[in-house]
Amino acid sequence: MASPKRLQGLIAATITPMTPDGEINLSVIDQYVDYLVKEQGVKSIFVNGTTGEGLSLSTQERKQLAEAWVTKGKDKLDHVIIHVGALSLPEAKELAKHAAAIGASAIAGIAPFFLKPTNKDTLVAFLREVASEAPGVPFYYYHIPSLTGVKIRVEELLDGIKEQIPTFQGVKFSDTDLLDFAQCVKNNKEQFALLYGVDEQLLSALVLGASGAVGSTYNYLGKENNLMLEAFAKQDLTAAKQYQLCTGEFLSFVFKLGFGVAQTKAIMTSVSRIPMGPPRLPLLNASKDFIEKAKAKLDRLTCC
Ligand SMILES: CC(=O)N[C@@H]([C@@H](O)[C@H](O)[C@H](O)CO)[C@@H](O)CC(=O)C(=O)O
Repeated sequence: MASPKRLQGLIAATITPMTPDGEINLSVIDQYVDYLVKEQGVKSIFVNGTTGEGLSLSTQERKQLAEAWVTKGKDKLDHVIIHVGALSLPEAKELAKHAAAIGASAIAGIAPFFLKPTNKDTLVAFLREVASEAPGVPFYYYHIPSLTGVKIRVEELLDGIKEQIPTFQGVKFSDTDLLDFAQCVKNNKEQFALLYGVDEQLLSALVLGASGAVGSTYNYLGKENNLMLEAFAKQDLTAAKQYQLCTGEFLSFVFKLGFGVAQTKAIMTSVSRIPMGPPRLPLLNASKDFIEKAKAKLDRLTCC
């Protein structure tokens, strides 16, 4: 495997645009890429993850989306990471093979979460099978225990993983356990990209040594978060903290109203004016009241 360019900075967890009747809508992806790059300054994406309702899509839809993002992102995006995790090993392997064939920059996988791995060894065995379908493509573990229920500590998982999975390049760490995250950094910073996935706590993760971040809010708060990253790089912690508190003020507001993937879709539609469409069942559309209040709050937000 050629030495891959280390992942860093902001990575937007993309939304899956859908038509009003719930089909995936590939026709707006070109516009979406331009929006991220030009309006948000975000040049890397994570496709078919949680925000992208990846586990609610068919394998065929996931492949079509992966292809559209890779094709439309060519020469515009730095990294297109395709999430290939699935409950069924053959399905995850098929998606990994497909991502490699279409030229994805990297792939990522969650732990299977219905019949779950109960220890590190079975989790690594599952991930190894998936990664081996894409032997030339960097592989990332997607740790999101709040949704998978798989709570195997990442610190433990990373110990010796490169011998088991030669393409292993890092972790997308979507959890608030900063002790586990800190140990991952302490033991692996030189070797792996450690990408933090709880947007409202990114500054804390940067202080601990995060390489970058993957999240839903970088779709529409990319500018503000990029400014936070710049301030942090210049060691201006006062400014960095202001940006974190400012984006946090918005998130705290929407959390109280009820926030999730459906609400992210609605916010992105109203901010970017790209129609993201409805979420897929079991998720329901954000309410009109939520959309109005979230939009008004965003309009009043003055982070920059
Ligand atoms: C549970 C969840 O959806 N977490 C988001 C965060 O970006 C999250 O939306 C944000 O921190 C607000 O809570 C990401 O970690 C998920 C993500 O990156 C993905 O869509 O794959």
